Amino acid sequence: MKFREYQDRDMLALDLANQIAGELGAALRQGGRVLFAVPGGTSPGPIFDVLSDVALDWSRVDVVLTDERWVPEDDPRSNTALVRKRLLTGKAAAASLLPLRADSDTPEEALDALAAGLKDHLPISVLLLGMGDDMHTASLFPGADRLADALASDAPVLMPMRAPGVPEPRITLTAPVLGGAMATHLLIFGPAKRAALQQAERLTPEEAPVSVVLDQATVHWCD
Ligand SMILES: O=C1O[C@H](COP(=O)(O)O)[C@@H](O)[C@H](O)[C@H]1O
Repeated sequence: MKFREYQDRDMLALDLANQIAGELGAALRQGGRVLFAVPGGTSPGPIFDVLSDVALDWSRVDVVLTDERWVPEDDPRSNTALVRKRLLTGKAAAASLLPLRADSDTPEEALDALAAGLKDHLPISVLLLGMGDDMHTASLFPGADRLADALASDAPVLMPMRAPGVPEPRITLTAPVLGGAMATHLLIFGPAKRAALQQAERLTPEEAPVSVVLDQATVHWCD
């Protein structure tokens, strides 16, 4: 794991967005389409703001969330809504969003169709992940009902997930899909997440799911 500490959140957003843009640009120069996987939650908005204004051939970029909360898109917790508002705007409006949400009561009902729409676009060229204080990443939560299946090397591309204390069902990319990314960045803010990350390095993936990507990741942190 590489660890980068920044003076402030503005510096982090500028620098991380530049690194990601460089990696997307390099992947685009190889021809064809490029898959960019992004987190939801509270952390990535400022990085999206910078990236959305970068000149890239966004028309060849497919964007997918690392995970989604099974809520309608007009719900304030919708990760899809965040990506539409903060990333797929400006120059990046030309990118295509591969959906992780459909209009069904449960993720199980839409799983096969959503996975079919994603499979042909793999592997992920650039992966940006977030992490919770509980060491979850994407929707791989400690104690989640399907965590062991999602961590397995033969896990399907997408899995539904439910976890104690998490208010809604989730759908998530699984460990082999995250592990297959060509470039991986983990974005965390504040002392609690830094301490959690240090703890995760000593724990198993069942205890600390984020640990499955730490070997391959560059961690970006500031207070
Ligand atoms: O629920 C989620 O949480 C994580 C971390 O979010 P943050 O608000 O602590 O930055 C996020 O990476 C994930 O995509 C999201 O669904």
